[in-house]
Amino acid sequence: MSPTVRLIVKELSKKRTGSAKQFRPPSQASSSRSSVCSHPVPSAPRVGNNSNGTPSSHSKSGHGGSHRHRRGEPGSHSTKPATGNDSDSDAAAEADVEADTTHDGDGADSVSVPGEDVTLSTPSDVDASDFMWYNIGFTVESGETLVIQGPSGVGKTTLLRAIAQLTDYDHGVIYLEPDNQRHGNGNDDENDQGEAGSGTAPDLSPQAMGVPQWRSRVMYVPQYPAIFPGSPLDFFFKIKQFSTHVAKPTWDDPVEIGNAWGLPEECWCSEWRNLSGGQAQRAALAIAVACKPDVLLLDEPTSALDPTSAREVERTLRDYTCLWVTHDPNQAHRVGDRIMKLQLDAGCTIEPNTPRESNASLTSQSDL
Ligand SMILES: Nc1ncnc2c1ncn2[C@@H]1O[C@H](COP(=O)(O)OP(=O)(O)OP(=O)(O)O)[C@@H](O)[C@H]1O
Repeated sequence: MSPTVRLIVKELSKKRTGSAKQFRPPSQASSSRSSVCSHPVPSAPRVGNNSNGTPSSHSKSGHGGSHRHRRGEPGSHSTKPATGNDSDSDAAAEADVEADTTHDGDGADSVSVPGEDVTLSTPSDVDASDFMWYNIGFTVESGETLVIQGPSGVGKTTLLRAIAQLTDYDHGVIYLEPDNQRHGNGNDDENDQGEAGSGTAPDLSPQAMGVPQWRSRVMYVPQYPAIFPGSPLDFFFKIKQFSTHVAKPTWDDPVEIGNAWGLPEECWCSEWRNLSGGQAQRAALAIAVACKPDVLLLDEPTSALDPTSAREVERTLRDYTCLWVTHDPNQAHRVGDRIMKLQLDAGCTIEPNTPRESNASLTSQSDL
């Protein structure tokens, strides 16, 4: 893990679609704002929509304009319980290239808060109920764990998937430092990672598909590992063959990592579908950790584990740079350096956590 790596998210917005749109809470929009970080909620009146359904561009920060954007992803990802024909099938070894989308960038006036890395957005003429999250900005520093919390359906998983380049977003920029390549929507051509078909042979590299190079240094672990053919060990070997990963000099041993978490060794050669939820979850996490990622995107990584196993996993993961979704407030305070709370009105707050617990207390049985 690079000591200087930072995951940077700027002005990220995602519109709700169809029936997923939720109610607009009444007036408490700004009353619960953290003094450390505030993310004012965009409010009515609604902005007029373009013919393609995206809000009209009115940004003063220069992110307007149409941007053709493609993305694909080699890696592990899933957000829902897997099924045999789940199009969201995660941890797939093949690239998952999503449909092309056209976006009109949109954004409110925004400034960086001195001493903070959170974007402070001036409310603009946008209807918050149109958005899952709006103009979110934050930086995850090396070795830090930023916990993401919020009510069910607020968009936590979707945010992780957006950062993992697995789902569409309407505006924003995401990148990893150090890295000279950025990636985002509603931005300019500097984000383009390559042009398929520019030579005589089509360029099918992830970068040509719109996947930023940094993505190979970020591992996304879904809450429910998808069911794939073969065993976890098969999957690990397949990941190692990915073109984006072959340059990695070393790998850790996922079996050894799993051992530390009480995962029986025979699980590694069992079919995924024959593993229990907790076994599959630990196998997926162990594979992600074995890839020596710069950043881990974790969606309720211990939700299927017993408390003892969960603490062992927490103890390992605390050494990594993580974005960590959890509903468990106790876990949030155990593992998080800061806690980001997404709100149903498309806003968010980020609060510092009290110092994380020591490794010793993470394994304490007292509050299991
Ligand atoms: N594939 C999809 N198609 C359409 N809407 C979706 C899809 N997946 C999620 N949604 C909707 O997007 C919204 C956010 O879902 P998401 O899974 O990100 O929420 P969450 O905060 O992670 O919820 P939970 O805590 O219950 O896991 C929800 O309203 C959900 O219904």
